[in-house]
Amino acid sequence: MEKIKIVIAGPRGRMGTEAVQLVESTEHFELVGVIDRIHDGELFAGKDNVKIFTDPEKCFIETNPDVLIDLTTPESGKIHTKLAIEHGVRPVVGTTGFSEEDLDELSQLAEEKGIGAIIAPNFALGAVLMMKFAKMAAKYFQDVEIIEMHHDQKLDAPSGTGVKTAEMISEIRKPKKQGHPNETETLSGARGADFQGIRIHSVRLPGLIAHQEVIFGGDGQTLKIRHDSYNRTSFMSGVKLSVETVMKLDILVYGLENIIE
Ligand SMILES: NC(=O)c1ccc[n+]([C@@H]2O[C@H](COP(=O)([O-])OP(=O)(O)OC[C@H]3O[C@@H](n4cnc5c(N)ncnc54)[C@H](O)[C@@H]3O)[C@@H](O)[C@H]2O)c1
Ligand SMILES: O=C(O)C1=N[C@H](C(=O)O)CCC1
Repeated sequence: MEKIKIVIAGPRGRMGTEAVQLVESTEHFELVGVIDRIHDGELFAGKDNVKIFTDPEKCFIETNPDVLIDLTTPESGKIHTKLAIEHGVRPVVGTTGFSEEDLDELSQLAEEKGIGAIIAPNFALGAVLMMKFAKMAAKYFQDVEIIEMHHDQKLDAPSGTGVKTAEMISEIRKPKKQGHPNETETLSGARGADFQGIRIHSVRLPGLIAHQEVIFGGDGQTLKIRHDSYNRTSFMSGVKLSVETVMKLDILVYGLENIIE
């Protein structure tokens, strides 16, 4: 089997470090370069044949990869993804914080170029199931709030998973303003972010990794659907599946729920 040639952007980050290990331990994956903010031109972690590039375009031209795995920041992630598609490199993007407009623009670009791309706010299989189960429950419960909890180094709020969950629920749930019609916030932000009437509450604390609870309320009952990632290895089977799947795609897919059975 021919190896899938991979470039990783953000290889020294919390997720990037895990992704480097995944690529190196997978027989049919090959790390051909990394995109970092520093150490341009040096060898990455002393590895033969794996050069560090601070310029993503130069990296794509020199290393000719099949796939880019991006695990950086919202701002850099968007630039890298766009450049990858333009250079015929299939992006697998875990970076969160993309707006609806960003996703539309990238999706259109991928379609124009006929290039596969995957943007997944959460690579953990359990989190994908949590979102799917929440969408199922939304048929029976109209009232729902999302509490997403992450480590305190996270840049974006609400989390990509929180927003994706609200989007999936909204595909089923009829629009509704929840709570008392006359409710007011005596402290701004008390009721959380509002996604089509669904409230998303963001908790940021040291000690946490990535956790989410979706709470549905009905007559005399609540239903809680919860997922916890206790380490970042939990995301790697989803990264592996995405790299394998993106090779067979010619459009952009947003969310792992669209590629698992
Ligand atoms: N989809 C998922 O399952 C999942 C899981 C965890 C984290 N994330 C997302 O992944 C992203 C990274 O998370 P993290 O915890 O690893 O963050 P991190 O801060 O530990 O790592 C980010 C890395 O990106 C590097 N970076 C920033 N700008 C860059 C640029 N222009 N070029 C090259 N490198 C650049 C930084 O130097 C850093 O090493 C975040 O957006 C986070 O929300 C997604
Ligand atoms: O650590 C993070 O940052 C994570 N972000 C994702 C999100 O925004 O949904 C989920 C996994 C961890």
